Amino acid sequence: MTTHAVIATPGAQVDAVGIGRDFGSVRALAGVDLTIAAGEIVALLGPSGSGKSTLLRILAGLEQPTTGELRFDGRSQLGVPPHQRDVSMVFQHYALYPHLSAQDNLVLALRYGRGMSRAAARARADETLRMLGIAELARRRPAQMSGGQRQRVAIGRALATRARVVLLDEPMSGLDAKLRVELRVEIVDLLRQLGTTAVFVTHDQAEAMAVGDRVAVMNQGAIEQIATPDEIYDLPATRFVATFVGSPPMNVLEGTWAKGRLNGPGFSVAAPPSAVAVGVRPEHLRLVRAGDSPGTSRDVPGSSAGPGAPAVSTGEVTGRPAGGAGGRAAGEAAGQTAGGAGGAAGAAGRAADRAAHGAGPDAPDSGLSLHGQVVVAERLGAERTMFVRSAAGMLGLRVDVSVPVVPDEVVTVTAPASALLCFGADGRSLPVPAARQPS
Ligand SMILES: Nc1ncnc2c1ncn2[C@@H]1O[C@H](COP(=O)(O)OP(=O)(O)OP(=O)(O)O)[C@@H](O)[C@H]1O
Repeated sequence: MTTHAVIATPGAQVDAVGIGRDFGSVRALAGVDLTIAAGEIVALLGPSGSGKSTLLRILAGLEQPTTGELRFDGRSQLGVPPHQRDVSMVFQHYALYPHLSAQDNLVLALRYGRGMSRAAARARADETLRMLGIAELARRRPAQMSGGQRQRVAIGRALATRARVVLLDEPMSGLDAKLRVELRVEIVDLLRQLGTTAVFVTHDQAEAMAVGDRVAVMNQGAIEQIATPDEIYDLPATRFVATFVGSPPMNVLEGTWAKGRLNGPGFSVAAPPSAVAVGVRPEHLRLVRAGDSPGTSRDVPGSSAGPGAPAVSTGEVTGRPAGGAGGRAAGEAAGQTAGGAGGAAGAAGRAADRAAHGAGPDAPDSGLSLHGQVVVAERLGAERTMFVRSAAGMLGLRVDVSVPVVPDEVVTVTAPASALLCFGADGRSLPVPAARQPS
């Protein structure tokens, strides 16, 4: 994309108040409140069927709400047909006229949507195609373009009209991963230059977090949380948000609260009353091997056995739980058959026994500590995602690629109290200390 000075059109403030929509017995939206500031980009993120498209279509005027009010800059939009709302829309499947060139697709929208003269519409169309770096496509018809080029033209058509609200419904879902990243950077850059208010629907969390000034996470027709990407990630309001956003998702361990602690299989952490589960992000978990000095999993390289070293480093933890009731219990908890490489029951059995029945070594600050067994690690760029099976469930960790991965190794996984987030029975997060701010 080339940078050109463009005339910004201030976006409209959008107020959706108590928007509900029923389709027969299906409640697609259950009282959505959403205020979007002028010029703000909000990403609507949620699983299939959560109501994202229905909300977007109501903003566009393509769908009427069953209940609620919708205002643009304070003016009610209920009953206002789509073409009289100051909105433009980008669909997943381009919706370009196949018999018209890129330029004429834009010209048509400007002439009939905006009542511009042919000359003015041409000038605006050419300016927009230049902004999107596709001036050379002006004379081509959609069939003569790649998918990415077609979608650029469709975005150009939506932006050319300088509508004060732009609605994008999964605009990049038909494109390959590399192109999606390129195009989303360009779209955000253009929307910011133009000052347009934008609502961007996606079920791709990375896209939502990259594009949105704020992200609205939807679930079952309601917005569970609307906040900046940092807040959504660091301080999720609900267990649903915590586990929907993040890859791998936040680890959530169930327990029973008593006397200031949440106790679960193999762990015990300090927790506020009414906690029923504790969550921790994969990057906050530390991997500790016997003989390691505790450090974050990213710090661990070099502190323990290197690649190719035997599974046993030092101390009492060996590779595979072996023999004895404890070893079997942990082996079963880990989906493994007890017995095998380690041979004697002894120390490995004791470590495995703790994994199955007791808390791990005391964490210095009442944080999390539990034993588990390495299952697998997946390479992801500069890091690996490692999965460790514990009595409390499968744990996902982010580790540096230089951390040796030894399948079946019994390890300890810890996290400081400051990295833990507790959830109540209603799925809501319980208050965290004021000192904990989003990164
Ligand atoms: N025209 C319709 N008639 C009946 N039910 C509908 C209609 N449109 C949507 N729904 C239902 O409303 C709910 C919300 O659908 P919606 O398309 O808004 O979800 P979504 O979050 O956009 O999903 P997706 O990501 O799959 O597009 C779903 O249960 C859907 O089946």
